[in-house]
Amino acid sequence: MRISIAAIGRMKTGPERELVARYLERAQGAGKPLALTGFDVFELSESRAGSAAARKTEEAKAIRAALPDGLVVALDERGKSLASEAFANQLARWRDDGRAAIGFVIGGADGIDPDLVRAADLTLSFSPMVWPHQLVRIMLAEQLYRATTILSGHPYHRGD
Ligand SMILES: C[S@@+](CC[C@H](N)C(=O)[O-])C[C@H]1O[C@@H](n2cnc3c(N)ncnc32)[C@H](O)[C@@H]1O
Repeated sequence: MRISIAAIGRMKTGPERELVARYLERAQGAGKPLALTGFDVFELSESRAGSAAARKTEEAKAIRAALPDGLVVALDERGKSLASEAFANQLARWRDDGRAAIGFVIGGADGIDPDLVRAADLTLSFSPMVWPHQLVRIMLAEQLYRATTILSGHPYHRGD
């Protein structure tokens, strides 16, 4: 099962970008024997349309075009909160159901188009607080890596 992240907004070269790359590289290594592959990032430009609604519509179009056909997980503070083990188990269930791909969507400054959020297979929250998209990308990359270590029994995750 191929895992991708579609993110609106650029992440400058520097420590944040390096951290995402490092976690995703580790996830790739640990994910391979688990049939979890890909871990690509599609970085999409913020729309310059005149209204927030128009920007989100345009960004949603770019997100749909970038992601491979498959499940969509929208990152949104109003979404469902999952423990790391539950997140890892959800990924494993989708893989075992024969799903080919999952696309994780991180919005830009305006958030994600509501139609895309409604249509998503899961809306995932990292707390009710709003985080900058760069931090959300880092946290998601880390949780994807952590999920691969939970599923493979690697000591990185020391749960109860
Ligand atoms: C700066 S936030 C946008 C906030 C926007 N004003 C809104 O109402 O959604 C940028 C993106 O980061 C992600 N994000 C921010 N906080 C989050 C959280 N607590 N949980 C999950 N994703 C979050 C969402 O994908 C959001 O679209």
